Amino acid sequence: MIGKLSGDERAQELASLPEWTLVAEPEGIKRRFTFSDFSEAFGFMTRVALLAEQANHHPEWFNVYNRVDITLTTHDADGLSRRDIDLAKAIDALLSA
Ligand SMILES: C[C@H](O)[C@H](O)[C@H]1CNC2=NC(N)=NC(=O)C2=N1
Repeated sequence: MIGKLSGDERAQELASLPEWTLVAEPEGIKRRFTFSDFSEAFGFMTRVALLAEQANHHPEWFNVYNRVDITLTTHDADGLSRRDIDLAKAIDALLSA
């Protein structure tokens, strides 16, 4: 059973994810990605989907045209867990891949 990060852990981990914003209700982290067109955005979403499946940890996301908003929260923990941090880092790594 995965647990929520403590306040200290959360602050420490978020320091390494400067592009992500802490959100509440549900507690999680959010980032907006903007691409050149829909095709680029959807290709990114496809790669994120494969990461999510590998991690068995899935994003809450919204896409319109070239914009993808991703929120990561852990439903089983009702808040932010290490799985969210790890997936956010893996997603950010796609941008430089
Ligand atoms: C049964 C399965 O392991 C769970 O439903 C997984 C799947 N993906 C998940 N994704 C997210 N974001 N939170 C979860 O708690 C979660 N749980």
